[in-house]
Amino acid sequence: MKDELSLRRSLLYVPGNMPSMLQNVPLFLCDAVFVDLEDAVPLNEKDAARILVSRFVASYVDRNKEVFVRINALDTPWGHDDLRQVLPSRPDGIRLPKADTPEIVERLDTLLTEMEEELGVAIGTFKVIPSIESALGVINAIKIARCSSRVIALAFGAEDYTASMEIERTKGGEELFHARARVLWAAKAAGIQAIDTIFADVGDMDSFRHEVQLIKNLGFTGKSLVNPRQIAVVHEVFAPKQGEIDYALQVIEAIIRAREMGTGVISLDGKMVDAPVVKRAARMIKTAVSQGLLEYELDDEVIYGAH
Ligand SMILES: CC(C)(COP(=O)(O)OP(=O)(O)OC[C@H]1O[C@@H](n2cnc3c(N)ncnc32)[C@H](O)[C@@H]1OP(=O)(O)O)[C@@H](O)C(=O)NCCC(=O)NCCSC(=O)C[C@@](O)(CC(=O)O)C(=O)O
Ligand SMILES: [Mg+2]
Repeated sequence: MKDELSLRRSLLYVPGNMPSMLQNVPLFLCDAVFVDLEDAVPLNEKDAARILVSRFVASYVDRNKEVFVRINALDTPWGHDDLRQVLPSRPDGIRLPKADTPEIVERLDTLLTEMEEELGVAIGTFKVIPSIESALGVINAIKIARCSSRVIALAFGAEDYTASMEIERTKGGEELFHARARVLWAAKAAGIQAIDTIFADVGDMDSFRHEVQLIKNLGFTGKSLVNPRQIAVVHEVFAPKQGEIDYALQVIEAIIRAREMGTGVISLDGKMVDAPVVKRAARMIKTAVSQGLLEYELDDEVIYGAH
């Protein structure tokens, strides 16, 4: 898996035309920010926002989180200028909105390579997170996920997706089920991360928490956010619970015992433990370690020896 260890649970949008919001970015505890030049910025502020954002990114040198810039789509009057102006300030990458086809992402890849040559930085420095936000994007998701080694994650944008489908977005989210599944399959098949869409009602924390739990259970590795108050909820929901960590450790102990007995299957509290159970336990342990909740060195032999 590309870029496996980067934790990207909470990715906060910060409007690129709001200096008061940008100045607080270093204080937020999210894993990454999407500094936005697209839909949060009105048309008459696109040029000024581009300058503000490039100054902000260039000045944010002691970074404690990843910084992605969401540019305007490349087929708008602003997309190319956004790239030219912000890349010299060295963001970690670009979030590409309305990535409907692999060709659009390939075009961005070419432009990034040209800019990297111009700036004298290594080819591949700038990462890309394409946004799947339309029926066409959903259909092309797997090709988009695999079309460039810069693509480290697929993001889903439900606000534009529901607009493209000519439907309303509901709090239950039933209308998003197929699109979310397809984005997830594409990301998992490509070995990259999957980032769920924003939840716009920042006052309704109960429904937000419910949605975060849902998308975590489905397999998303993180969520785009619109408000700093949403960050802590994502981290709480995504943190492995003590009971889950303890059980994962018991599974590892059980499979070691099983191997000693010359078998790949064993019973733990009446439940079968076999290779896929061990893989899930290993994943839980790695997640706990990466979030500083556990110190443990996992032996790959234990995980893969089960085959
Ligand atoms: C939602 C709301 C208006 C609520 O305002 P409220 O005033 O009720 O917020 P409060 O909580 O009262 O703010 C308390 C304090 O936090 C500060 N503060 C708030 N938000 C902050 C923030 N984001 N960054 C830094 N600072 C922030 C604020 O300035 C105040 O600071 P201070 O005055 O000093 O106390 C506000 O949050 C906001 O503008 N959010 C960003 C909106 C945005 O970027 N939209 C575009 C991206 S989505 C999209 O495009 C959909 C998508 O494309 C893609 C996808 O899904 O991925 C699709 O198609 O689906
Ligand atoms: Mg959108």
